[in-house]
This record gives sequence, C-alpha cells and structure tokens, in this order.
Amino acid sequence: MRCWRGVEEIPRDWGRSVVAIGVFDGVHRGHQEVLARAAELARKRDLPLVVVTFDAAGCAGAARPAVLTGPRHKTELLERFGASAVCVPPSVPEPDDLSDEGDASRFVARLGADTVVTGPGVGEWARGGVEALRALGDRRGFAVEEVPVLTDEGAPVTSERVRGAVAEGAVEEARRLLGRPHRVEGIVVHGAARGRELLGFPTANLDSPVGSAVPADGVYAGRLLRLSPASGQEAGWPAAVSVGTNPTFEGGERTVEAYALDRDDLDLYGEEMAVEFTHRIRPTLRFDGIDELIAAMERDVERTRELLAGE
Ligand SMILES: Cc1cc2nc3c(=O)[nH]c(=O)nc-3n(C[C@H](O)[C@H](O)[C@H](O)COP(=O)(O)O)c2cc1C
Ligand SMILES: Nc1ncnc2c1ncn2[C@@H]1O[C@H](COP(=O)(O)OP(=O)(O)O)[C@@H](O)[C@H]1O
Repeated sequence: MRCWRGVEEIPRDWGRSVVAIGVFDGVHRGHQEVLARAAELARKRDLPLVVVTFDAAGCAGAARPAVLTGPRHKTELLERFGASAVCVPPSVPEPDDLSDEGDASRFVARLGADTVVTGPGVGEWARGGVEALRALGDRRGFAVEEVPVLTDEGAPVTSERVRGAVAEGAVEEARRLLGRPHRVEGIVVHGAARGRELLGFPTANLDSPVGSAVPADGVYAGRLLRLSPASGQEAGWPAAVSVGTNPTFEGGERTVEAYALDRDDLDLYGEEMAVEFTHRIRPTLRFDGIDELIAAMERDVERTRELLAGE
C-alpha cells in the first residue's frame, strides 16, 4: 500500500479517487462503517480509496488525548478496511476551515476527489460541519457522503468513548467498540529482573510511546504479540498482563508487562511487540510478601487460561 507523508508526496498525475479524511484514532467500529461505505463507492466507481489521516500524537496542546492507535497500526487497519493509499501529514492541522485555501481543499484537489466520505458531522478535523464540506464540494466538483453515526448500547461510538473505557480498565467494552482487542505497542526493555528469578514468572516489559492509551492499573488476560515476526518465529502467545507500579515492591515506575503462559525460554529484549487486552481480571494489589504475590499470580494465570479458552 502507498503511504505519503504529506500532500507534496502525492504524485501530480494521481488521477481520481474516493477520499475519506479524519483522525480515525482507534479505527473503531464507527470509523469502520465510514471506511466500508467509502470502499464500496470506490469499488463501484473503479477508483482507489485514499484515506487522509492525521497522526493523533502530533496534536499540540496540553489537552492532548491518549492515542489509541499509533501511526503504523492505524495504517495497517486502514488498509485492512479497504484503503489503497494513506496520506499521513506529519502534524495535525488546526481544525480545517474548509475554505478554498484550507488543508482539505489542497488534499481533495491533489487526489482528484470524486466523492469525500465522512463520519457524522465531519468529526474533529473540520469546522462548519457537513454543510461546509458540501459547499467546498460544490466549488471543487466532488460529492459528499455522510455516514450516519453508529451507536452501541444507545450511545455513539467515538474515539473519546473508547479512551474512557480503556482508562477505566473496561477492556471488554473497548474491545466491543473497536471490534478487536485494544493493544499497547512498545519495545521490550529490562525491568527490575525480579520476574524470572524471584517470582518464577518472567515478564516482557513494554516501553510504549509517551501518550499511548494504557488501561487502568490492574491484571488482565490477553496476548503478547511480535509485531514483525521473522520467518520461523512464533507470532504470539496467550499472556497474563500487569499494568501498574508493582506496589508490593518499593518505588516502582508504572509498567505494562506480560507473562507468556507456560514459557520461560523466550528472549524478547529489544523486540517490537504489542500487548492485547481481552479481559480484566482484578485490580493491582499490594501484597504483604512475595509468597502471596506468587499465589495471586498463579491464580491469574489459571484465570487467563480459562478466559482465553472460551474465546
Ligand atoms: C499476572 C500478573 C499479576 C501481577 N499482579 C501484581 C500485583 O497485584 N501487585 C504487584 O505489586 N505486582 C503485581 N505484578 C507485577 C510483579 O510485581 C512484577 O511482574 C514483578 O515485580 C517483576 O518485575 P520485573 O519485570 O521488573 O522484573 C503482577 C504481574 C503479573 C504478570
Ligand atoms: N514467558 C515469558 N514471558 C515474557 N517474557 C519472557 C518469558 N520467558 C522469558 N522471557 C524473557 O525474560 C524477560 C523478563 O525477565 P524478568 O526476569 O521478568 O526480567 P526483567 O523484568 O528485568 O526484564 C523478558 O523480557 C523476555 O525477554
């Protein structure tokens, strides 16, 4: 799939396309509806679907929301849901005014937009709503399709709602809204070297990008995945996952760590991996001693096995 880092990288002779524009953080089920409609139109018109998406991490300001999907994962998901090409400008523009001089105008011109497909009310990336986009379409010669809002249990599916569920540790709800488990990506780094020696449960500690949406402290069932498995390597394992400051020990930093069930033979340092969160098991506790912690971890492992067996 083609991936451009800005409007200048789009070839001048690109031709025509169906275009979807947005932040698409999470690529949740609401986004998936927009993409499915855009992909269907693209097929009917025999045109490529190009998604212009802004990197949520590039957003300026103190109120920067936690990022559900980093650029690489988002691009993969956009491809899975039908994009032929993705354009990711390096920074998030101010909400676009949809004037002839604005960012959206430059993108749709370069991409030869036949139709722009958008979510309800255009979303966070533009001011003026669908009417302003339609007015731009009238001036620039493209049609606009607005996909109605998707609701789940009576409330709209939004990135903010998924962030809320993740922040509360409600990973089952996040999974329902995303249509897949939420994941945290990162490089495996060294921890305090207690897991293997002291506890009998080695854990891969993930160094995730600053600003990633990490579930609330607690113990979870899920999977530990290799992001780019070389041929012959295993791609992933069922895992018992801990998020927290390990309060049984003093002075811990907040970590995301995963124990791959029944394995003690892995060497994952330096690898790019992801932890997927499927079920919440319990809050993080401060135990009076190591034996109590080990007994709790043994129960967590059994619970993880049961939960994942029911998948
Ligand atoms: C399934 C699981 C459950 C855990 N639960 C707790 C807990 O409730 N309280 C706690 O202090 N640490 C908990 N931990 C974290 C351990 O304290 C941590 O894995 C250990 O300190 C090893 O740290 P290291 O990876 O830095 O060597 C848990 C870890 C796992 C894998
Ligand atoms: N079952 C497993 N799950 C996760 N990591 C494992 C497993 N078996 C071996 N490892 C390796 O052991 C490391 C964790 O060992 P540990 O003793 O917890 O030390 P530290 O937390 O200081 O890195 C992981 O980073 C990984 O390379």
